Amino acid sequence: MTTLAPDLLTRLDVPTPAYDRTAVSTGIVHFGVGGFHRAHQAMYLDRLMGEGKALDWGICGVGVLPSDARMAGVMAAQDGLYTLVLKHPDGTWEPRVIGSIVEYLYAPDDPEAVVEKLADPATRIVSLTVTEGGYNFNQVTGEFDASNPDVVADLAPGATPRTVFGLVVEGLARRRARGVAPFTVMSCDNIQGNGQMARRTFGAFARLRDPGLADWIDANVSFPSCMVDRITPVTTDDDRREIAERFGVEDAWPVVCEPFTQWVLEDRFPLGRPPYGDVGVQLVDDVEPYELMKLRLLNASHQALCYLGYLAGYRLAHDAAQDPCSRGSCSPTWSGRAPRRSSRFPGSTSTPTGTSSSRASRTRRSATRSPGSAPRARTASPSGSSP
Ligand SMILES: NC(=O)C1=CN([C@@H]2O[C@H](COP(=O)(O)OP(=O)(O)OC[C@H]3O[C@@H](n4cnc5c(N)ncnc54)[C@H](O)[C@@H]3O)[C@@H](O)[C@H]2O)C=CC1
Ligand SMILES: O=P(O)(O)OC[C@H]1O[C@](O)(CO)[C@@H](O)[C@@H]1O
Repeated sequence: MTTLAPDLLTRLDVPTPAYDRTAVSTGIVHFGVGGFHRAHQAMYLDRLMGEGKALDWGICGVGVLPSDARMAGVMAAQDGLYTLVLKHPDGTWEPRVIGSIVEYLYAPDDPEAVVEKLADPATRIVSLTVTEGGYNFNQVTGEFDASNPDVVADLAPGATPRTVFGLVVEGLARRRARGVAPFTVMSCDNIQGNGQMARRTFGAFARLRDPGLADWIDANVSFPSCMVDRITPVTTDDDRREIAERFGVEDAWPVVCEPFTQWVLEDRFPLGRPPYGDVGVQLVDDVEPYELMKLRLLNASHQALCYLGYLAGYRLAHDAAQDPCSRGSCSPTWSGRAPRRSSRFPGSTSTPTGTSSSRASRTRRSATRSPGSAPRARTASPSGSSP
């Protein structure tokens, strides 16, 4: 059994970063290093780095919540390394050690280090997967919730920032004061129009703090939207155990996910971006048609699968998906709604990976992961569907 650590990588019998991680410098600060970021954005960067590209776009992860202390500990112990395992429908597990996260800062311990990292001219993108709740907006009005006690505390004069809003806006304020151009804020959360949402919520916080700063952010900060797709359930102890057994890797926090992955990203990065297109990211002018495609095809199908599967007595999506009857319920959804690949999807030069030609097969795969062992695992309950 080999513990995941830089000096032990050569002993592992799984693919590991072939690039020199000591030569990777930070260009991206990421808030919310959980399962999804590590299965998706960090994986795309790792692929680029494996091709000798984007070595100045390493990731500095930031944890903001007390619950991130555990991730901080794992990141420190494993030097940011972790195992990403793709679970294939035939039972094959495909592991790879990812190396693109080269730093991690735990904000409650050292908020000043986080703010200075944000103010550093080398930081050109600040990305987010802080969950839908992390945007702190009122579900009914859509407005930023200025009454949140943490937000109130961050807005007090001379406050030490503790929220993602306090930290990011202080980082932007220092850049403005120092004449450094602002970074791009790239939300990768599952929210329709996630860029606009980030613009609205960070803008609202900035306006409450300093209207002049808010005007500067409004005029100068780019907030591209994107559509992200890769089902990544919470890592369980069984996953950890099985990864150790199958691959001889002792990893305190590996990530498991489906083989399918897609990222459609609006190409608005004034300070540049990694050459994402080289590893299958679709760079577009307007993400909306892709969001609608996902909502109407993928999410609607999952919903249909859940409702019908539930009525048929299933309680787990992957079980329902094995039933030809409930699985067949997805086909009309797709054939009736799937647009032809056409000018409705401009800029689409790359294709998602891990796909097969058949969408039915996608659902089989996506629904066969994580049999309800963790809170985020899909169940056949008809309640709740996120975009
Ligand atoms: N897991 C999945 O299958 C997919 C997830 N996503 C998006 O990614 C988001 C994160 O998912 P996971 O990484 O799986 O969750 P996770 O629970 O593993 O990680 C979430 C991270 O966000 C941080 N966070 C939560 N609330 C915060 C707040 N108020 N301020 C600052 N940080 C906060 C947490 O501390 C944690 O680091 C989802 O909510 C969704 O928007 C998108 C597609 C697929
Ligand atoms: O937020 P949840 O319920 O974990 O779902 C994660 C996401 O997985 C997807 O189905 C595929 O990425 C999204 O549409 C969904 O929102």
